[in-house]
Amino acid sequence: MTSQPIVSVRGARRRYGSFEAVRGVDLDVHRGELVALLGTNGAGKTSLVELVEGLAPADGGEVRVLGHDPYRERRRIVGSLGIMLQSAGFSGDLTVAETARTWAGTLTRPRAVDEVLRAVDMAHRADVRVASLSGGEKRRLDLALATMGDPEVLFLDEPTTGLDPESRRATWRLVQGMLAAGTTVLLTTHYLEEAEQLADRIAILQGGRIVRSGTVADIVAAEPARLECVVRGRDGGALAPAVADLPVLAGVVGAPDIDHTGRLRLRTTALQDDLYTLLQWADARQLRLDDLDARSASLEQAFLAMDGAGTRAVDDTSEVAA
Ligand SMILES: Nc1ncnc2c1ncn2[C@@H]1O[C@H](COP(=O)(O)OP(=O)(O)OP(=O)(O)O)[C@@H](O)[C@H]1O
Repeated sequence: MTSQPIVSVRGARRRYGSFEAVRGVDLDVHRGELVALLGTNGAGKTSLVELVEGLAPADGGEVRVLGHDPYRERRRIVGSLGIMLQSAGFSGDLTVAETARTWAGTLTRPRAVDEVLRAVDMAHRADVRVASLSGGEKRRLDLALATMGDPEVLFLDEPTTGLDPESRRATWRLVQGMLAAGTTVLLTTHYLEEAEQLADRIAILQGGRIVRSGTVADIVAAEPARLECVVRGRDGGALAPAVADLPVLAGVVGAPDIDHTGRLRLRTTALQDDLYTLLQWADARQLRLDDLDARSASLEQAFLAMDGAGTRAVDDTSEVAA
């Protein structure tokens, strides 16, 4: 892309006392693009996003949104921004509709309150006090307010945390609609499926630095694919060939694993070639490869391999898959 990025971050730093939470980050988000920031708890996502939102000044480097410093020139761009923070500070005493009308009063060209509440499936809760909403409903109200001004740039900090799978997908559709209309979005999320669904590009933060960025395909390409099957003889009985009996598989990472039931598991950087070799080998020996499962790495596997810290990284992906 050659156009000026809508969000441009160069060498950004942010400190809390002597602790540096953002350590020299470069990041661009172009018009109509969604970039997802991923990272474990404490990686620095919110600290970075707050710089871009203009909620805090950078302690080093340069941050530009729509060509302006979002902290020092906030007034010039604030009308073009939609911000959904991790937790919004609504008054619990107001109803949903009153909250939305109050918010609309702060915007230059707000969309109609009814329309915005319908878009997040909250119209039926218009007369309910905010204090009585569920966590997921509060998230949907946050999203309604963030999108009410038809922002040019939308910042979404963990927008679907606490939402059930159906509401999460409804949120994705809403964001996709805004992207199609040209909105530029910077998203932080712990849900890797969300990043896979929505992001044009992903940036993975670790210890305040971006350690990997690119499309999902770029990121998973660096991780070996997996191949698994059960080796059986012609009569259907499981065979457990010795590893030495297997053909030479050029891309295999580490040693293939075969257990006593004939189940073969391996990881390879050359899935197509190694699968072809294995099928030819089985054919020549009149073997069957049952339960054959060959697949590229998922974003989750790539993320966990990168993080090296196991489950801390993706606390809730199973919930998304439900
Ligand atoms: N106000 C603060 N004062 C001191 N340290 C802070 C402050 N806010 C954040 N930190 C520290 O900065 C680091 C980055 O925090 P940040 O909230 O940006 O991470 P995050 O990636 O958004 O995490 P999460 O996924 O849990 O929201 C953490 O070590 C955190 O403890």
